[in-house]
Amino acid sequence: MSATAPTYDKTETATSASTHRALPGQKIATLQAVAKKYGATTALDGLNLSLQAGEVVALLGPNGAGKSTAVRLMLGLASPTSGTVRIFGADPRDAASRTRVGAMLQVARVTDTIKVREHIDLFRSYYPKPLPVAEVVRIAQLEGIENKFFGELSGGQKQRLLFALAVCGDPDLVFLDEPTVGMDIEARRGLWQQIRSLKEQGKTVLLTTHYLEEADALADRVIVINKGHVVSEGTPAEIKNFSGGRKIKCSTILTVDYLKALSGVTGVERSGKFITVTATNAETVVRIMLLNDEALSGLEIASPALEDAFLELTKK
Ligand SMILES: Nc1ncnc2c1ncn2[C@@H]1O[C@H](COP(=O)(O)OP(=O)(O)OP(=O)(O)O)[C@@H](O)[C@H]1O
Repeated sequence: MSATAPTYDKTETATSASTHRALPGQKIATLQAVAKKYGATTALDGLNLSLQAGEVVALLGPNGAGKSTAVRLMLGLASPTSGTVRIFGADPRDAASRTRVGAMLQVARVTDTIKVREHIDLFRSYYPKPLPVAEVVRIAQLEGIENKFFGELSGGQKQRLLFALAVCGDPDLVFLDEPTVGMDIEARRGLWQQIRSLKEQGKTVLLTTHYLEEADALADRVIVINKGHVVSEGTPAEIKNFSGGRKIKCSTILTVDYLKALSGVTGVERSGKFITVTATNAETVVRIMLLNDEALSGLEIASPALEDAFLELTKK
């Protein structure tokens, strides 16, 4: 891709970077044909994606796929080498659009020697209509630790404070980069609830995560990127269809070669006495297996997992 000067088109009229709330479904963030190079490394290579008002989008991809770079561009923390980035119809560095955005980044620069409450006050001061402190503390489950220094917090507590800083300005668009890393299961479920609540309030959330269960539980739409461009996008159910079908696990005398030859079978793996058959027509395949092996036992059939689709989509 040839490198052209980055453009930040300010003429889009769908939404202006004013305080008007975007209508559900309206595009509020777009990356068009975006390339980003760091020296010889191409982090993004013709990336096209958009976020619509009111949706939770999970951006998935293997390590180094370009997820954080895409988020950094949308936050105006870096400029594209070529292509167009717009947030609320404006340059992401535009002051009016920045006050409508909140972010929780993986490598957040937060001072250790400032107290939780002081961090919240500081971040609230950046926004025109911040949430009341008590509400921020409640949402991020920080009750009882408001007077602790950031440096004294556990990993999970630090994550919760970073979430508080992302939402304290009551932003319309929230970027959450690996938000639940280091959280125990209870804290993770608590944060999921808060993400659902953001959506209920009509806000847009872009989530990057390596926990595919998290994407499955929260996202209206999943965008899978690999090597700097989109390889697939759709609802979690649509993405799962790329997995090759449901998994049939059992103990059987039928051979791998026999099973591979059956119509609709997309994969067969043997592990000890168990065999796992992936098939697009699981019922038909199970019927054939039972007819041909009366001693077949330990039968389990699992729905396609997002993880299987993810591995399939990003294996190249
Ligand atoms: N500041 C930088 N300088 C040089 N190379 C960079 C920089 N930031 C990212 N890269 C490179 O760009 C590519 C994409 O990185 P990025 O952090 O966007 O990926 P990611 O999908 O977020 O990965 P991860 O899941 O590991 O966080 C990688 O090859 C990375 O090494």
